[in-house]
Amino acid sequence: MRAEALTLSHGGRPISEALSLDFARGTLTALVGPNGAGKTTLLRALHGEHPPSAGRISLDGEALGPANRRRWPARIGYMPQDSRAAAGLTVLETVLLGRAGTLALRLPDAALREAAALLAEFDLLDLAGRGLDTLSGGQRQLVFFAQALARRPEVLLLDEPVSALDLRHQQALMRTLRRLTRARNLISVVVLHDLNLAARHADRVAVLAEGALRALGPPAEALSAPLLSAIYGVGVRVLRDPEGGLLVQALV
Ligand SMILES: Nc1ncnc2c1ncn2[C@@H]1O[C@H](COP(=O)(O)OP(=O)(O)OP(=O)(O)O)[C@@H](O)[C@H]1O
Repeated sequence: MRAEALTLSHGGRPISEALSLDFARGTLTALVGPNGAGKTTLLRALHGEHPPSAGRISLDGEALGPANRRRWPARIGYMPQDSRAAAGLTVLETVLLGRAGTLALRLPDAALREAAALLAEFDLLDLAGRGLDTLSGGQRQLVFFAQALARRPEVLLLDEPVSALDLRHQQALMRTLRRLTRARNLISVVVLHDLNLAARHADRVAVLAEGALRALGPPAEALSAPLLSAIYGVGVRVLRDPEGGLLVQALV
């Protein structure tokens, strides 16, 4: 997936200009940067719901445009920041689901088995019969991650998918994401505020600030203390942990 010379705007005001970056298959890219940097806007543009005011987005050489905007999201598993709005269903599907109890929905056994395996992986099997609105924020976030995977997408665009998760589930989600990115050769882009999670799990980190790409590369290259201090406006120290990974600390 490729973004070339994108201008992204809100209400006619550009928030990103000349933004170019590539996302390769089998690669997990963490998109990091301060609040308001433009991460969500970029993800929504890649998903096809926020048309750029200039530039080009393409997947396997096919450019996103008016002709394919409606079918574009079919190849993508998208998880927005606000999981209350993340049902990923069309209006028609939502209405039809009102009859789910009486419709005798025909699902292939394999699809049910796959959904059950995803639920089991995230400790959700016991909750399968519960209403979504009765779940905790973190449980709901895991359900929507499972939903994004159940679509069997080629591209995963995840906007802060771990923001409501405890330590164990954060690691579980990121490990699963990394494993499936490799096993299914996915293009995975995940917005994270936790730079240590990005350092630990991502193949590459893209650092966005004020709409501009400030660094792109392996965590040890992209997450440099001077850059992070400059864009976040706090002192930052980057250390090597005993296993050779990175440890990013804000200085108080
Ligand atoms: N619907 C909108 N109308 C006008 N401005 C918007 C809109 N959505 C976002 N913006 C502005 O665009 C800029 C980028 O916002 P965006 O949500 O992409 O940032 P972000 O990096 O995802 O931030 P956060 O980490 O806080 O989620 C911000 O200045 C924001 O105020």
